[in-house]
Formats: sequence, C-alpha cells, structure tokens
Amino acid sequence: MQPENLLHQIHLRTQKCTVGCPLLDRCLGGGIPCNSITELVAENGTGKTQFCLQLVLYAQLPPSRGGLSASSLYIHTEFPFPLRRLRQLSRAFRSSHPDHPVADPCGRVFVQGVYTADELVDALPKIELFLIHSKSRFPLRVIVIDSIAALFRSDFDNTGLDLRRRSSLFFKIAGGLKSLAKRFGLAVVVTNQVVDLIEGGNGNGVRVGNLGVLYSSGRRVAPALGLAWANCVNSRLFLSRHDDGADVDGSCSKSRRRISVVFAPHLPHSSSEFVITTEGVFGR
Ligand SMILES: Nc1ncnc2c1ncn2[C@@H]1O[C@H](COP(=O)(O)OP(=O)(O)OP(=O)(O)O)[C@@H](O)[C@H]1O
Repeated sequence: MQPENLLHQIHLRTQKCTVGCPLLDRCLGGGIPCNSITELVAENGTGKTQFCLQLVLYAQLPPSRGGLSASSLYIHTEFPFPLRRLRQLSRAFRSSHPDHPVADPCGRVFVQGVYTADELVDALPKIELFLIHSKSRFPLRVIVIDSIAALFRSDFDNTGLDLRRRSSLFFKIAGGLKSLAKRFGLAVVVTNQVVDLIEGGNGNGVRVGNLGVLYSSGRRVAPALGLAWANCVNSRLFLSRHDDGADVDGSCSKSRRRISVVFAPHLPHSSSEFVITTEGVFGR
C-alpha cells in the first residue's frame, strides 16, 4: 500500500456533517469531520455562533442528506445563550426541510452553560456517561463549545505557574474531547477569539498552518490561546470580516465575510465568501 492510498482511505472513512450549505460543505470537503476537533476562530461578530447554531440543526438530517441523524450538545460559556436566534434558524430549517420528522428541531439540541475551565473538565465524565447510556433515535454526535477562549480570559495571570496550569487544562480538555470524539464518532467544534497583533511585529514568530498572516476588519490578528492550544485542535478554520462601509442611508455597514482553512489533516487550503441572513449562513 502506498502512503497516498492510506490517506485516501482515511479521508473516505471519516464521516462529515453538513454545515447547512452545499457551497460551504464543498469548501470544507463535505462538512465538519467526525472523530476530531474543529476550531472556528474569528473576531467578535463574524459568525462563529451562527455557524455552530446552523450545524446543530443540520446534524439532525439523515446521512443521505449530509447530516448524522444526531442530537447535539451546545456548551455555551458566555451568557446568554442565543435561544431566539436558534428558534429563528430552526424555523428556516423546518421550511427548507418540510419532510423532517422532528416537529421541533430545537428539542434535539441540549444546551449547557459552563463558565470555567475546571467546570468543563468536570463535565467531561458526565458527557461520557450520557453518551454511554443514551439510547436515543437521535444519538448525541455533535458537541459545540462556544467559546473555549472565554473560559481562559480571566482567572489566569501571566506568571509561569499560571501559564503551566493553563496549558495543562488545554491538554486535559482537548485530550478528553478527542477521546470522546474517537470513541463515539463525534464532531467536536470549538470557537476561539482573536487578539490584535502589533503592526511590524511577527507575533510569536511561529507560522501555524497555510495562512502566513490573518487579517480581519483591516487588522492583523492571531488566534487567542496561543501555540499550546493550536496543537490541541485537529483543524482550524478562520472566519474574517471586511467592512465595505456604510449603506446609502448611512444606517448600517455591510460586511464581506470569508471562511478559510488554516490547517486540516484532510484538506488543502481553500476558502469561500459567506453571508449571514435571517435564514442562516450561506456560501457564495
Ligand atoms: N437574525 C439575523 N439576521 C441576519 N444576520 C444576523 C442575524 N443574527 C445575527 N446575524 C449576524 O451575525 C453576526 C453575529 O454573529 P455571531 O454572533 O455568530 O458572531 P461571533 O463570531 O460568534 O461573535 P462573538 O465572538 O461575539 O460571539 C451579526 O453581526 C449579524 O451580522
């Protein structure tokens, strides 16, 4: 067997979950892969949460339509959970899939608030028990953590001790999630924020993935949580935003949004523009 055949087989065997748009699925090689952790990284308001909300609804579709016939667990780390938006997307999902057998798709999304990294570590064995004992027609196959960065924003100082404690928590959380993902065939998605990089500097001097530099809203940015966390995720997708200026009536500004593959074991570099509408997130 040649190495490239092996890679081809792994790629074919990994089930993917549609993100709810054929153009975006194509850019992502079929959707969000199971058995691994995918990170969405972007500045505030770019659409990370919109992607995740759409994913947990579309995961309910059968595999013949790109889904996993699955329920999802949405762990939110910032208050409040966007329930109204989930309901709005759910209505759009229902009208585009009138034959979907579930009357209320929101009922297949379990929502849990977790507000510290230690709480998340404590939640992992409970999620494992739930996965072991769940006998649902729609088994839990998607876990979203929105956002992982928020768990590490406070409570940690810039001392050696705290940095070690932080890295150790990264590895505990990512190790636990990866093990669950592999054992139960889960698609795990985590969102991460960005920090501004000082113009002229080269960040931490380490290039991670296909894109040398990341720009959003005209600013050079880098994923929050740094290199230790970058090594914890399998795939990283970067969502960027570029404002085109104010509308004619001056009421609001239009944003062009783009999703790009920074690194992924199963994908070359690719990218797609996308828009967010009342009905959801769509590539174009
Ligand atoms: N009902 C809606 N109709 C159209 N666009 C919407 C709607 N709700 C949200 N949006 C768009 O989604 C954007 C917010 O996206 P989202 O909350 O996913 O950002 P985010 O990247 O998760 O930000 P944060 O890091 O602050 O959570 C809004 O700026 C708006 O453009």
